[in-house]
Amino acid sequence: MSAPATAAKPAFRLTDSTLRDGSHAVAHQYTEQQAIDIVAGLDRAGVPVIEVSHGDGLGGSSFNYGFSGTDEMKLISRAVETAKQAKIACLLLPGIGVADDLKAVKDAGVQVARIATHCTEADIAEQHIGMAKELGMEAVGFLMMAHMTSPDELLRQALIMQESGADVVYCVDSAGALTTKTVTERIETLVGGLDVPVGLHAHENLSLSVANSLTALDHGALHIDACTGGAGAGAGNCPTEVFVAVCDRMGVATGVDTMTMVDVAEEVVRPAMNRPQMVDRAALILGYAGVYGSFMLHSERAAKRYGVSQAQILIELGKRGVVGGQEDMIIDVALELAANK
Ligand SMILES: CC[C@H](O)CC(=O)C(=O)O
Ligand SMILES: [Mn+2]
Repeated sequence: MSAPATAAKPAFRLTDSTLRDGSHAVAHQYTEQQAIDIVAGLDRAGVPVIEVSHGDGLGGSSFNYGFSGTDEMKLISRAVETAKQAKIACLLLPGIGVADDLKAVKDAGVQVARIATHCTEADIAEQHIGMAKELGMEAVGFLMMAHMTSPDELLRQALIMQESGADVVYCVDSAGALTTKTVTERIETLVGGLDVPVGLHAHENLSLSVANSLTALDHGALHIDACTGGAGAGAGNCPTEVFVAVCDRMGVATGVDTMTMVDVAEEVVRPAMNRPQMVDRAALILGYAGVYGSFMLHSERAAKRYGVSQAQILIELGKRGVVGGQEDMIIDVALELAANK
């Protein structure tokens, strides 16, 4: 009898971000009990890394990004207490989160610091990656909106993160705009040019998150992000339970028990979601126009408030090349569209 998929050495390391990226889907309103239940389920399934923070990273709870329902430090503490085998990770965008946030989460038991910047701004992560290493944490560089730059430029930025001490560097498809071809070009270039392992963080806006993640593995990625139930910004992320099921079928060892993951998605995560994750009009346009996934709920609110089309707002934001941190532009564009009606 062949060994169960979970017994073989995993071909990659899975990071489940339901309690961070998935937080966008619930407007950052997770409760402590939900954090406990989700971590308990993922930990039982064998997920090795679980990310917990405000959707926009540490310190994200604000007027600009949306206030958290529960202080993220409480969610993080519950996660650390609950996990028996999984490491707990946090995301930090320099400027939204600050050095003291990193120290606080380290003291709370977080082992992995994921430091995120726009794909052409890796230099602003140098200090935080260095600090994570000084604190004895694993440091992961996270290059967001990776569709907006060329593979060679992405490598140049990734090298800055590697030189700063990053243990892993991710290509992050924040807009769900990458295809199997453009993932291949980026992952091949990163794997060929870096000494550290490479990861992919995929979104589902073009219904390609599972295919793109498999493509990344085929081209040498060793880290994959996913969210249970496909939770996450925009159309959501690569669904953890689907990805591990597909990997099982393809003979790719994940270290995660597929049926436990399927149960956690159905019985724990989906009931916590406010609405189903799907590739609806707004989500598809995000991917098609290359707009930051976390702009989805903000643009929905602006469209309602100013009586304009959400699709038009997103298309205009895509044309202007707006990036994370420019959430105020959503209102500007909505106001302009309303004035020109
Ligand atoms: C920090 C916001 C953002 O959600 C990070 C991320 O997951 C992405 O860029 O896809
Ligand atoms: Mn994301």
